[in-house]
Amino acid sequence: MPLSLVNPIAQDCKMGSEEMAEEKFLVSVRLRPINAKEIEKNDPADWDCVDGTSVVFKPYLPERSLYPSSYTFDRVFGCACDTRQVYDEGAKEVALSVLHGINASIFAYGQTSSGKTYTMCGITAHTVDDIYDYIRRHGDREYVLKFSAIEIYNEAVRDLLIADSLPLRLLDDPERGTVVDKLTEETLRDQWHLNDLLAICAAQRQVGETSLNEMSSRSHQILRLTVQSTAREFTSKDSSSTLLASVNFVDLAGSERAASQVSSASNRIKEGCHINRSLLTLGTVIRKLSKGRSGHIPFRDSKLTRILQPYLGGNARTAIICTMSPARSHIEQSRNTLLFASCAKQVVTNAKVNVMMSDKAFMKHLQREISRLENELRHAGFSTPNDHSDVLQDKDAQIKKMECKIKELMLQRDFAQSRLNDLLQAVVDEQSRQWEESTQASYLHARSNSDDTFSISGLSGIDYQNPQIGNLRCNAQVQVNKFSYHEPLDDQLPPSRTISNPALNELTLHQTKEGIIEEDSEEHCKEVRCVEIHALSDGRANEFNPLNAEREGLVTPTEDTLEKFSPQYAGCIDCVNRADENLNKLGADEFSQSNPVKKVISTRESILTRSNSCMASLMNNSVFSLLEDADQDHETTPKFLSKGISGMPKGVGCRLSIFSDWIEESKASEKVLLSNMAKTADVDEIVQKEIDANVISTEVKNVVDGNNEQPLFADQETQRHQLETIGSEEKQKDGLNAIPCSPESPLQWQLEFLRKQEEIIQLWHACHVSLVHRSCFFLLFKGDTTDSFYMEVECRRLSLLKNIFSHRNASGIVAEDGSRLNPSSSMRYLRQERYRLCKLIGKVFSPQERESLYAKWGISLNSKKRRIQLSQLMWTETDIEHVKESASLVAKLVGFVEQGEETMKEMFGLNFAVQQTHKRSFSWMQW
Ligand SMILES: Nc1ncnc2c1ncn2[C@@H]1O[C@H](COP(=O)(O)OP(=O)(O)OP(=O)(O)O)[C@@H](O)[C@H]1O
Repeated sequence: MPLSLVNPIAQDCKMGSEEMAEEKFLVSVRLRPINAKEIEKNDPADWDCVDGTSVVFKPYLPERSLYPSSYTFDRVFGCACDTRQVYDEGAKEVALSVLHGINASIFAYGQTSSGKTYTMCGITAHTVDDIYDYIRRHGDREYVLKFSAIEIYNEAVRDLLIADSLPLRLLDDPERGTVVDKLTEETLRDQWHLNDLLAICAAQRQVGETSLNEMSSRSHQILRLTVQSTAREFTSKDSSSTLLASVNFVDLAGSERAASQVSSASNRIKEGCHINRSLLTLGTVIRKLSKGRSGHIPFRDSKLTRILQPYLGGNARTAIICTMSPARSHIEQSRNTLLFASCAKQVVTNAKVNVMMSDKAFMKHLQREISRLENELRHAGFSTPNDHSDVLQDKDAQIKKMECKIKELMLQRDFAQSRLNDLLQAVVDEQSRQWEESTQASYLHARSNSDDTFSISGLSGIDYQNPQIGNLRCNAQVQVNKFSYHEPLDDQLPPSRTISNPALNELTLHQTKEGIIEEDSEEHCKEVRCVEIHALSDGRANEFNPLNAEREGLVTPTEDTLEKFSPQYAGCIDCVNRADENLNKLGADEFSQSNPVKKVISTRESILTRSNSCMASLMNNSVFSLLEDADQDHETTPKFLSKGISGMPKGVGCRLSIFSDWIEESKASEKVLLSNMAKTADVDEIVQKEIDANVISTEVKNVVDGNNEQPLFADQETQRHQLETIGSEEKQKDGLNAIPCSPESPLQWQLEFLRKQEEIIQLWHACHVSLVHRSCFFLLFKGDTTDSFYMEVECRRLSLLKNIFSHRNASGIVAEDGSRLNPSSSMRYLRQERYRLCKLIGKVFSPQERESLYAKWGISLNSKKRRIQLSQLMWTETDIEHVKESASLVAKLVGFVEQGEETMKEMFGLNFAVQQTHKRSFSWMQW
């Protein structure tokens, strides 16, 4: 009669099977008696078995020892226990499960010479005896026993029933799992037959002499006895009583310590490696199984575990007998064995009674199963509404629970966020405070050193003291968007004045008897970066103190501001807010007519609105001569710039001076540019783009709109005059060109500076700007907070230039000398400049210096035209290191030797500052 399955291990997937309760491995430990060699070596027995379940380490262990002194298992067998007892108590029940259709495995695990083979031989024999005894006693069933045997030697599978077996392959069968291909399976005639086969296996097995065991098993041996039993009564009618199961007797090769301790023979070492590796995998599998079946279990990492996979914690009952020597010399291996046993103790099996069926019986079984499921389904159908409502209620409860949890988590998150914000704010406040302190200190220092009515602080804050209108402090740095001043007590003067300047943002004049502004304007609060009010004139006005102001009811700080800012800063903010309304009341003209500060404003306005001029000067070597010419015009040069300013840092002075030069010169070149642009075909588009991008001045728009009909090559003075006129008209309008450079803190500014610097370098590159200009600019503006404005100006005008250059129909810019600047001409200028620098290399540097320079710049000393090569290399890259090197080299060539920032500033101060003659001399421009 055909049976549905042959492999009992896989039968549960198709056959009816009766599940047993989960159970764990049956783990026992057997101590062998100490052997002759160990006695000879006076190797004491450190282990003992007590109370049948514990094995103890006899020597004293300190309390904090890493190792336990006692291990407990299902059973432990001392030296005096014979194998029968071990079998009876540690293997029999599991082994004989095979008679009831349950797969079983008996493992012997332990170090070499610990008695595995000794134990397994006895257990196998006792099991065979008992099985045949059982068969004999159960004549109501017909038993068919089959036997197969393999060994895994050096990771090769051999058939132990065949002499000189070739290695066998392992196959993955979808139904039966891993099977050994072409493995002999003997159907046993009787017990004697089996005993013969067992003897053959023992004879076939690989053994070798090691230092610990004369007959050491060098392979893992798996003997499999398959028992099929069928109830004799129902054999012809119902095969459901056919049970099929296997029992495996697994005698593992012994784990070994260092090869030297086992054997020095090379084949023993190789065997030992294979043995230890496969045992390691077995240990890993057992360890992972002991933690459950989730996750990857590396059964396939060794042939041993691959073959035994179905029996390791699957559909099989398993007993493991861990053998160990009690000798002290094996303590390490003994502990490892006990550790393995401890893990194995946790592995859960899920054995089933494997019932074989004929096809007919199997069909019947399936039909029964189907009807059972249908019944269940019907039953489920009736109970659906209730079940569903229960489930829904459960789900609702879960959802509510989760919602509560989410709310709680969100609250926690918000709290954490607010804490974080507070901390960040505290950091920012601290930075602002330090910055303001340093600014004020710098300012006061400058003021104390100044004999003049004007002084410029370290951050370019300009204080103006006017006997008529009082004290004015203009923070000339771009960070400051508002100008404010205090008037001394003078009832004849209007209480406060405000000038709204579209380009410069706003200039605020404050006048109260207390020297504090009373109006408030929240709108501009955010714009305020730094406003300081100082009573300088005669001491009648108090130094502004927001706390005083608050006390006197002049400043009403809100809770927010008080929380958010330090009192001093908050006071400033309030003060400025109050100022804003006053500012709007005061006309620019009124102010400009009577107040020299207008010059400052006008200057700044010019800077802000005409910064896109001077482009031509960027493009050729005459950049500084243009500036110099522009400087000759004193009419529009602010006095505070054109006169020597006592106490003013030279670097600052030079910057302002440069700045004023740019302004003046820009008026001319911008006009030319605008006129020129107006004649290009797509000029509307260009200008509109620039206006949209807020980078072109309002004057540009006016020119393009036809509001200015200046000739293309109008002389510089006329242009300047006209631009001034335009500029004054534009003052009342909202400035399109306010340059938003207001670094809120030094840290922010540093980041912004680096970004701007990078942008400018790229633009220089794109516009083929003069190398001298680039070097000068790069070395001068190194990230002071006062640099922000200059960086912005440079950036904007380069952007404009780049846009013009990139426009295919734009005819470029007309330089002062009438030459036209476009991409090709600028490149020509650049070539000429490189040629001049090339000549200077020969003049400025000694041969030795040149050689080291060539080496530094990667120019072969054997190559020709090295100077030309060097001049061609400068400023060809945009990375900052290259730029630094290039700027430094150009500076040296033109005589501007970098000796630290201060020195450089000083030099620039000397060169740029308009002292007596208003004549600058750029030593490095005279080449
Ligand atoms: N419980 C025991 N009582 C008496 N002798 C034992 C006992 N256990 C082992 N022996 C003896 O110790 C020696 C080594 O035993 P065995 O070969 O079974 O060790 P093993 O663990 O299989 O070693 P290997 O892993 O090297 O094959 C044998 O001579 C064996 O007779």
